[in-house]
Amino acid sequence: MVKNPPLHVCRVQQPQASISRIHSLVHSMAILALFYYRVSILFDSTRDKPTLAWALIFASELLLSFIWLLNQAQRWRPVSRTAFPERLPADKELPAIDVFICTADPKREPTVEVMNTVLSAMSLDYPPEKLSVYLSDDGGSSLTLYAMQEALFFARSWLPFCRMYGVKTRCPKVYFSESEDGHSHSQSTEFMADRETIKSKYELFKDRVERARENEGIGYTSVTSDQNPSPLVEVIHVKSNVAMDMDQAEIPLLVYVSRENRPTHPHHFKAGALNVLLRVSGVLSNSPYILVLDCDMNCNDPTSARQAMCFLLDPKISHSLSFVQFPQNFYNISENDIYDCQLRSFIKILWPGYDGHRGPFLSGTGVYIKRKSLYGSPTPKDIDLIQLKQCFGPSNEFIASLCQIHQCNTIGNEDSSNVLQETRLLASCTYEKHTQWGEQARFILHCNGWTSVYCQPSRPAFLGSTTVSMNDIFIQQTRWNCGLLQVGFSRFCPLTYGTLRMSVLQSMCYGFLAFRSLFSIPLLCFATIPQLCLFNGIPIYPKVTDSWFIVFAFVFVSALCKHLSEVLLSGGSFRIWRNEQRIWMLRSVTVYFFGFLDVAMKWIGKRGTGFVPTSKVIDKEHIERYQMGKFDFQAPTMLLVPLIALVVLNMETFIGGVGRVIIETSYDKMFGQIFHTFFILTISYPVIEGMIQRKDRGRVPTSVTLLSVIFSIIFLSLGSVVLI
Ligand SMILES: O=c1ccn([C@@H]2O[C@H](COP(=O)(O)OP(=O)(O)O[C@H]3O[C@H](CO)[C@@H](O)[C@H](O)[C@H]3O)[C@@H](O)[C@H]2O)c(=O)[nH]1
Ligand SMILES: [Mn+2]
Repeated sequence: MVKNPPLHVCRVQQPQASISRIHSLVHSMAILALFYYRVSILFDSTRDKPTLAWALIFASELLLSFIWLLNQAQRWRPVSRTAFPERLPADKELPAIDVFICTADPKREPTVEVMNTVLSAMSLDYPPEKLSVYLSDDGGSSLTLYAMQEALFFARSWLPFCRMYGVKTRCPKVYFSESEDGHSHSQSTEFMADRETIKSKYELFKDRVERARENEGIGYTSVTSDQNPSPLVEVIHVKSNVAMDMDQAEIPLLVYVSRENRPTHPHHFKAGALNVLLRVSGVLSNSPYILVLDCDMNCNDPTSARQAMCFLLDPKISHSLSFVQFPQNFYNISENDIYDCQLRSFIKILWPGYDGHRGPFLSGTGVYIKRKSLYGSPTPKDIDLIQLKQCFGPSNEFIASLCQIHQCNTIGNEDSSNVLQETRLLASCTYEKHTQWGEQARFILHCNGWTSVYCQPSRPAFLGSTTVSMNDIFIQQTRWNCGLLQVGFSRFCPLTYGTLRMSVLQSMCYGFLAFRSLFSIPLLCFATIPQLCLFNGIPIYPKVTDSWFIVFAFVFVSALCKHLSEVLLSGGSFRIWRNEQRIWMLRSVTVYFFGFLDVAMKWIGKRGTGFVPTSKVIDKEHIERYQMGKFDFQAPTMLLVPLIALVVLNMETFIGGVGRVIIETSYDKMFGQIFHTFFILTISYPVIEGMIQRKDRGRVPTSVTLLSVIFSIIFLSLGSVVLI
């Protein structure tokens, strides 16, 4: 018997793994030496030192080292994978896929863009009768519903066109904005004529939706009334089993879902929307695999489904494989990506790193999930109907769908009214009451024995737009960090709940993610305490002539060099390294800190965590500044003041400190702190420039600068009194 060639290969990334291991070892020895120095001085009563400042700096070093340690796990065994879709079985043997797309707000998420995502998913290179596309609309907007009908109309031309010419870019907006598709047909006159026809159809589709938006009547009215906010599930297109009408058979099932949303019921934002889609699709198509997409993430490579199947169908790993995660790539990243919007470390380091320990975490978009894994462990125990209902709620239809998970239902016309009736129950806001829906954290799949893989093909499988304005980045990343830290402090803490159920290295990976916001505490200390001490002439680092100074210098240089080597090895440049250093520092004292505050506020019951979707509306001014690599300080005063005040504090203490060193000639004692403050000021140069030099609208507002100066002076005076 001829052995089938493998559907995919996996290899450990060398030399990254070796460099990381050696570095971890050497760096940890230097850290231990540093601790020894701190402890010996702290408990040496003959040494004159500001005990509070020393203790705070030492605590910060301990916390920073702890997060560093967690961080090493994801660098231990990075892997990369390649899939061979051409080796998959014939189309008729492929399993069905449900695509879930979420949208929430037609004002922040332009409907035409959302439809582009829908169209790109409908035209995936996969048997259309095995594809079902669901759109969840938390905005409940009649515009979205109308646009879906228009999108279906356009899809009837778009899909055959893509298939006929093997179009690679199946998101119409992107396709028509590119000059060529790199296809041999691109020269033929027939192709050019067809392309023009389709282009005008796309323009027509866009115009219709735009006009509907401008027309108040159909614009933002709700699909449900205030008196009757019941859910709406509308099957826009039914795929027919019998290919009587060719046109019908070639378009996937298309469903619009607007779940019930009452202010009195928690609706769990996107997670709640996905749960509703899971149930509704369960009784409609019940495909064994699910692709989850954000409305701003279009399918850039139509073969992604087939690539995912190379893993999901591989008998060697499929038993426990829960999902295949693709990276989140964005098309609107500028060359000098000042805010690190491309999330380089996530895409190039974290995900491959997690993949080396039984799999990456779920990002929430661009992921193919095995439906069964969302319903229990890979080796489920027998449970009876009553238990099933306690877990999954009262719907008999849905429970039945669980039982036949490997078999696909199709909705026929005769029973569609009953099934649709059931979908409304499943999309109601009370359905989850007294059930286990929405109770678990996202790494629970791995705790239950499931694994995942990370697939990063050279052509990005999904491409999205990301936010490139400082204000939106503040909102978005505060939300991320708050959510992650909440898991860290919940009963699902990866370091406790996780270590009992996963490997130590895997729990460390998740621990890093959950506790990353805690970077804010040591970094806030490092941004203030050495500076206060410098200003008051108190040393907290060894003298530059002392041999212990080498330990501190080594830890600093070794951390920077490791980061630089990672950036360069992953194809980055020196500039990316500098940007990432800067943004890490700025993030630590802003979004990580706000995320931490959000969790603290939630604890004391002051506010619930919300999910404000980022704005996907193109704002020319913000984009221009981002493209030019100029920081954009058009953000709320509340968010800017802490950052600006810290930079001002560093400027004040640097000037004061250097003045003192010159007068007292205490150069060797204070060198460490002078360098420390100087480094911060160099890294924060764009902030200083925004305060002092810039005149454009993106500069730091004068009111913010003034307020920051006042705060920094108060802090400097109080701090000097308390610490010294
Ligand atoms: O109540 C809500 C709020 C949001 N969304 C949808 O959630 C998606 C993500 O929202 P977006 O504003 O684009 O957030 P991002 O910060 O860009 O999303 C990232 O961060 C989210 C977690 O904060 C993840 O869920 C996403 O997958 C990930 O791309 C969008 O499709 C929204 O329409 C809902 O469906 N309901
Ligand atoms: Mn997004």
